[in-house]
Amino acid sequence: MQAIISAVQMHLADEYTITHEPVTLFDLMERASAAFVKCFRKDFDDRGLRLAVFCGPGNNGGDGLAIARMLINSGYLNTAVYKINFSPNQSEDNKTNEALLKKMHAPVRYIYKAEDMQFIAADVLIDAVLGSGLNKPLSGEYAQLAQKINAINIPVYAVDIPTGLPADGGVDENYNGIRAQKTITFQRPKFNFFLPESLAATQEFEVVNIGLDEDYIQSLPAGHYLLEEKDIRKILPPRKRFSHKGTYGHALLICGQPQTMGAALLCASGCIHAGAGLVTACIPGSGLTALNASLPEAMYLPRDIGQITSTAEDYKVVAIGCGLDTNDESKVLLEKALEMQTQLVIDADAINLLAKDKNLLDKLPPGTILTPHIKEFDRLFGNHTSWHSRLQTAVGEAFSRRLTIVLKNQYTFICHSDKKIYINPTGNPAMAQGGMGDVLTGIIAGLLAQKLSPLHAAWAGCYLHGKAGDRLARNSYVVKASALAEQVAKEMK
Ligand SMILES: NC(=O)C1=CN([C@@H]2O[C@H](COP(=O)(O)OP(=O)(O)OC[C@H]3O[C@@H](n4cnc5c(N)ncnc54)[C@H](O)[C@@H]3O)[C@@H](O)[C@H]2O)[C@@H](O)CC1
Ligand SMILES: [K+]
Repeated sequence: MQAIISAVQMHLADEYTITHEPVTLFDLMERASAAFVKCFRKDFDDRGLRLAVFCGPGNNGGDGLAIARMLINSGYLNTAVYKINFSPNQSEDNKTNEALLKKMHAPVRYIYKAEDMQFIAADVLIDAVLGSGLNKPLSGEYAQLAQKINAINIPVYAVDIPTGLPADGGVDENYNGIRAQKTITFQRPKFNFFLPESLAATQEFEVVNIGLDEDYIQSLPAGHYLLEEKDIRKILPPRKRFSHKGTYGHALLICGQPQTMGAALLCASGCIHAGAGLVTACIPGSGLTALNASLPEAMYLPRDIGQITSTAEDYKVVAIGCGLDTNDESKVLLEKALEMQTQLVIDADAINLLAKDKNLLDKLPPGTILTPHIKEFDRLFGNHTSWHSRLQTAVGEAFSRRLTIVLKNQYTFICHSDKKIYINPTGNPAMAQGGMGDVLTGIIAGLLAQKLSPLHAAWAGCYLHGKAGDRLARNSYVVKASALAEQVAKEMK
C-alpha cells in the first residue's frame, strides 16, 4: 500500500532523492514537467490549441516554466506564459527555467498585480502558480488572481496541486483557490484529494511518477495509506484441498423487516459470494419464501431470542443492522448480539440504535467493525462540518474503543485502532444506489467468517466491493447491488 505522505514529507523525499542519487532539484523539475506534459498530451493532442501557462515564484512556478518550454518544443506553438511577480522572491530553479524559456525567445508576460491581468485568449489554462509550498490560505493578490482565473470559462489543468489547496489538513469550506478540471500530481496523491470538499478545487486527479526514492517514502511515518490490489491479493483466504464448508466459517446475519427484506437478502448474497462456508439469515418469517427462492444456499433462523442464544456458539461472525429498523424488537436483538462474544459487524439501523442509546455503544466488544455512511456516522458521533474533523473523530473513536470504522464514501476511509486511515481507491458513482451498503456488510462478514482479521476483512471487503462495481460500471450506467454481490466472487478468483 502507498504511504500518503504530507507536503512536508514530500519535500523531505525530494531532498533525500537529491542527496542519495545523482540528480539535482533541477533534474527532478525536468522529470516532473516532462511527466506532466506527457499526461497533458493524452488529453489535449491538438497542437493548435492556445495554452496559457500561469507560473508563480517558487518551484511550482519553475515546473510551469519548464512545462511551457517542453510544450513549445513539442509543437504547441500557441503557448503563452504569464509570470506572477507579486513579490520579488523567486526560487533558483524558477530563475533557471525562466532564463531557458527566454533563450528560446518565448514571450513571457509579467503580472505584478491581479488587476493587471487582461483578457486571456486561451483554450486551456495551466495552473503552476503555487503548489505544495502553500503555507497559508490565499489572500490579497493571489486570491484575486484565483478569482479572475476561475472567471475565465476554460478548462484548467493544475500542476501538482491547484493553487490554494493545501496538500493535507483538510479543505476550507470557503475554498478560494483556483478551480481545476484536472490535477496532474507528482509521485503521490495528496491526502486532501480524497476528501469530498476537494471537488471545489479539482474535478479529478492523475498521479505521475517522477522517480523519487520509493523506499524512503514508504519508510516515512504516515497516518494515511492507499490500498492497492497487491495488498488484497496477499490476504485473501485460499480455498484449500480437502477443505469443507466448516473450514470457511458460519455467518449469522440479523437483518431485514417485512418492508426491507431486500436489505437482508443483499447482505446474505454478499456474504455467500465472499465465500463464507455457511450463511444463516435471521429474518422475519415473512421473508422465508423470498430467501429460499433467491438464495437457496442460505439457511433461516426465526427472530426468536431463544433460538439465537442457543445457536450462538455456531457463529464465527454476526452482522446486524441492514434493514433492521430501530424499534424495540431490533434493540433487543442488538443487545443479544452484543452479548454473543463473537466477531461483530454493525451496520445501518444497528448503528442508529447505538446512536440512540450510547450505553450500547460503550458495550461494543473490541475488534467490532462499524460500517456507517456519513449520516449514520454523524448521528453516532455528533455532527461534523468537514470531512477533516469527521476523520479526526473516527480515528479517535477507533483508537479509544478498539474498533474498525469503515466510513463509506466515494473513497471509503477505514479508520482502525492503530490510529491509521486506510483509503480504498475502488468504487464509482454508478454504485450510488440502495442496497450497496448491505452487500458490503455481507462481504465483510463473509471474510470475517473465513478468519480474516477485522482490519483485513475491512480492507478486502471495501476493495473487492468497489472493484466489482468498477468492472460492472464499464458497461452500465448504474450498478445493481445484487449484480455486484455476484461479481465479487469473480473478483476474488
Ligand atoms: N516534491 C518534489 O519532489 C518536487 C516538487 N516540485 C514542485 O515544487 C512545488 C513546491 O515548490 P515550493 O516549495 O517552491 O513552493 P510553491 O511553488 O508551491 O510556492 C512558492 C512560494 O510561495 C509562497 N507562498 C506559499 N503560500 C502562499 C500564500 N498563501 N500566499 C502567498 N505566497 C505564498 C511561499 O513562500 C512558497 O515558498 C511542488 O508543488 C511541485 O510543483 C517539482 O519541481 C519537482 C520535485
Ligand atoms: K498549481
